[in-house]
Amino acid sequence: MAKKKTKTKTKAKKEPRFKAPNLNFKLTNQQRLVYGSLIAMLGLLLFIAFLSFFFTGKADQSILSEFTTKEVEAENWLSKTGAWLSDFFIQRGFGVSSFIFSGLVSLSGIYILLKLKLEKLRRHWFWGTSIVIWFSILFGFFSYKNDFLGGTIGFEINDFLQAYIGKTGTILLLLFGLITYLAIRLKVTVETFQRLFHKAKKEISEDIDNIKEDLKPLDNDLTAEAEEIKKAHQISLDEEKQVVEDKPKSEAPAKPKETKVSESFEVEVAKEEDHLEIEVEKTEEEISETDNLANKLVEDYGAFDPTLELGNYKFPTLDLLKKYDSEGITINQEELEENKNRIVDTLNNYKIGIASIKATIGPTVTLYEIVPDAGVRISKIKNLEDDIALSLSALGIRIIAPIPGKGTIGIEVPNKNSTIVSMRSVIASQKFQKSEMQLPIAFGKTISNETFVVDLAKMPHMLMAGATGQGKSVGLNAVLTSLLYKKHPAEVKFVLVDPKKVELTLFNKIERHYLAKLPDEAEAIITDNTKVIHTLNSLCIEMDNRYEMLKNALCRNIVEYNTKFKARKLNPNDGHAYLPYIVLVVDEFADLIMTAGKEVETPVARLAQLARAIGIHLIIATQRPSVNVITGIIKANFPARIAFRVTSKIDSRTILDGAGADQLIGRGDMLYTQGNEMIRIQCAFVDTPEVERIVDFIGAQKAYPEAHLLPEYVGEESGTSIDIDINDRDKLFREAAEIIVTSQQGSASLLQRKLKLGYNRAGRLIDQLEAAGIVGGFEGSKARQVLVPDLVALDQLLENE
Ligand SMILES: Nc1ncnc2c1ncn2[C@@H]1O[C@H](COP(=O)(O)OP(=O)(O)OP(=O)(O)O)[C@@H](O)[C@H]1O
Repeated sequence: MAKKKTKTKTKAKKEPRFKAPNLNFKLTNQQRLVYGSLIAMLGLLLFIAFLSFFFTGKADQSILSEFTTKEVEAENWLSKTGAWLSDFFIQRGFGVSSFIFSGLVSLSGIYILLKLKLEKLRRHWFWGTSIVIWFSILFGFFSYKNDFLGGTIGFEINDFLQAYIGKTGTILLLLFGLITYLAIRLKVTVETFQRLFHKAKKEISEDIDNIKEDLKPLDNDLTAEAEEIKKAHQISLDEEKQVVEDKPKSEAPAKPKETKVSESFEVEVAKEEDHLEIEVEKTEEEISETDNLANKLVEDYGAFDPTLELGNYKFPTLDLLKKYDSEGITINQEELEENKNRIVDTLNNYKIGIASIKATIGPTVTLYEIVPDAGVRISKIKNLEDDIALSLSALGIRIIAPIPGKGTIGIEVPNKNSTIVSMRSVIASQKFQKSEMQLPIAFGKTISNETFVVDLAKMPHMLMAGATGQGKSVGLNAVLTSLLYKKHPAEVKFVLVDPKKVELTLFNKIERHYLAKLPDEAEAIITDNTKVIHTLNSLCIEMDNRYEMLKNALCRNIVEYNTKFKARKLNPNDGHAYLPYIVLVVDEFADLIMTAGKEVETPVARLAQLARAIGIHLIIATQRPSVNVITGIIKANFPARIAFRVTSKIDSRTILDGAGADQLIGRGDMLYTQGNEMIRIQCAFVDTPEVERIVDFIGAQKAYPEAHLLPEYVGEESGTSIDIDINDRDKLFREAAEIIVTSQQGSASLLQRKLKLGYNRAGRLIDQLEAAGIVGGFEGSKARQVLVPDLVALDQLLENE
C-alpha cells in the first residue's frame, strides 16, 4: 500500500513537468500564428503603456479610481487601460524594471510563433523575473519615498530588509544576488576575472609601449621646437640668450610641456614593465602554454562537440519498435508445481534428498535451484541430466552444478509457453537508457528477467556462433539496434561484412550516417571476399594511424584521447581528429576463412590483439564453430563469446570452452560468457520490418556528405614489387621458391607455415617470387599460379638470371 501511495504521488508531481513542453505540439499551425502574435502584441502593448507612463503618469493619477466611468479621459497613449496597467506594474509593482516583463511577454509570443523549445522560455522567465526583483530592490534602496523607480514592491522589500539586516546587509544581499546571476546565468568564474585582469594589464602595457613609441618623434619635435625658440631668443635678447644657453636644452621654454609628459610616462612605464614581465608574461608561458590556449578556446567556443555537424540529428524513437502481446511471464503455478514435483521425484528415485528448492522464472526458461541434502555428490546429480529431461519430457534441460558463487545446483527447464523479449522492452529499460557505457548493447533478458546490458568497448571483441536458424542474425541486429539507439552518427561507425548478401543490406540506407567504407568503393556493405581482405588491412592501417595519434597525444586509450580532443588540447592542424568507435561486424566468418584463409585470419587476429585501446571492436558470427574456423589465435583474442543453439557438444566446446550450447532451445535462447561464468539469456527479438523502420527513420535525416572513409590499402595485386632487385632478395628466397615449386601452391600462408615466418616476411617473399617469374599475379582469395613446373626448371631459371 505504502508503495502504491508513493508511486501515485510521484506521478502527480511529475505530470505538469512533462505536459508544459508539449503545449507547442498540440497547437495547429494556424492556432500557433494566432496565439503567438496575440501574446507578442500584448508585450508590445505593455511596452507602449509603460513608456507613456513617464510622460502621462502624473496626469493620469487622478483618473485611476474612475476606470469604469466612460466619460473620464486618460492621457496615456493606450488610454485608461494603459494608465491602469502602467500604474499597476510600475507604480504599485516593480518600478522601471517592469519593462523587462513586456519583453518577456513578447518573447513568449515569438517562442510560440516559431515553435521554439518552451524549456528555454521557462528559463528566460525565471531569470527575467529575478532581474526585475533585483533591480526593484536596488532602485528601492536609493529612493526615500515610494517612487516609480523601484515601485511599491521595491520600496517595501527595502523597508523590510533594512529593518532586519540594515543598509549594509541589504547591499551585501544585492551583491550576492548579482554574483549568483553572473555565476549561474553568465557562467562567470573567478578565473574569468583573473584572465580579464591579466588581459587588461597586458593591454595597458602594450598601450604604454605604443605611447612611448609615439612619444619619440614628439621628443624630437620638442627639442627642435626648443631649438627654434632658443634661436629666436638669441636674436632678440642677449641676456635671455645667455639664460637659454646656460641651461640644458631640455629646460628651454618648451621645458614645462616636455618634462611634464616625459616624466609622468617614464615613471609609469618603468613600473608597469617590470611588473608585467615578472608576474604576467613569464608565469603564464611557463605553466603550460597548450593548457592555457585550450582553456581559452574552450572558454571562447565551448568544448569541441563532435555531433555539431549533424546537430539536429534525432535518435530513433521507441515507437519504431514493435510491442508484442505475448510479453510478460506466462508460466502458471500448476506448471511450476508439476516441474518441481517431477524434479524432486526423479532425484528421490535415485536416493537424492533435497533440502530446499526455489524457482526463478525467466522469459523462456525457469531455473530451479536446489540444495541437496548433506553428503550428496554433485556429480551424481549432473549425471542425471538425461533422466530429469526424460521425466520432465522437455528439451533443453541444463544442469549447472554448482551455480558459481551460490552453492546451489541449478536446473534450467524451458517454459511450456515461452515469451518473446521485445527489443522495445530492453531498449526502454532503465538499465539501458541510463547506462553510461561507451558502447552499450542490450542483448535481452536473463533468467531472472533482468535486462542484460553489456559494454562492447569492455568486451572488447565478440564471437557469436549458432546453428542456422537459431537467432544469430536477430542477435546481430539487436547489437546494431542497441548502438543506433544510443550513439550519435559522429560517435560510432560500422564496417559491415555480409557474404550472404541479404542479412545486413538493410543498413545501406544509413551509409552516410553510420557506415565506414574504403575510398572509391561504391557499396559500403562488403559482400565480396577480396574486398573483405582489403577492408581488414585498411582497418589495420587505421589502427596503426590511431596508435600514432594516441602516442603523439600522450594518451593511453581512445577515451582519454577524445576527452583531450574535446577539451581542445589537441590541435587538428597536427593531424589530430575526433575518433569515432569503429565496430566491424562479420556475418558468416566461416565462409570467409574457407575462401580466403590466412589472408583474413591474420589481419583479424592483429586487430583483435591490438585494436581494443583505439576503439576498433570486432563482432564475428559464424554458423560453423569448428576449430579450423575459430582457430586458437582468434579464440584467444575474443574473450566474449555468445552461443546460440549448436548441434553438437563439440561445437559448444569450441565456442564456449564447455558444454551447454547444445542444450539450448533455439529461437534466441543463448549463452553469454566473458570469462568463466556462463549467463543464459533470451535474446531480444527485433524483426526485419522494425530494423527497416529504424534505418528509414535515420536515413531520412540530414547525413554526412559520404560514408566515413577508411585509409586506402594498396593490395598485393598493385604490382609495386615487380622490379625487386635480385640482390635485395630474402635469405630464404631459394628455400621458399623450392617449397612453392614442390607443392605447386603459391600462397604466403604456406611459406608462413613451412618456414615459420611472420605474415609480412612471407608476403615479401611472395612478391620476390612474383618478380622472379616463379609465381603469377595476385588472384584475390585464390592461391597464386605457380609458373615453374619442377625443381629442375627452377634451377635453370635461377641460373639464367
Ligand atoms: N530472440 C528471438 N526471439 C524469438 N524468436 C527468435 C529470436 N531469434 C530468432 N528467432 C526466430 O528464429 C528465426 C531465425 O532466426 P535468425 O534468422 O536470426 O537465424 P540465423 O541463426 O541467423 O540463421 P541463419 O544462420 O540461417 O541466417 C527468426 O525468424 C525468428 O522467428
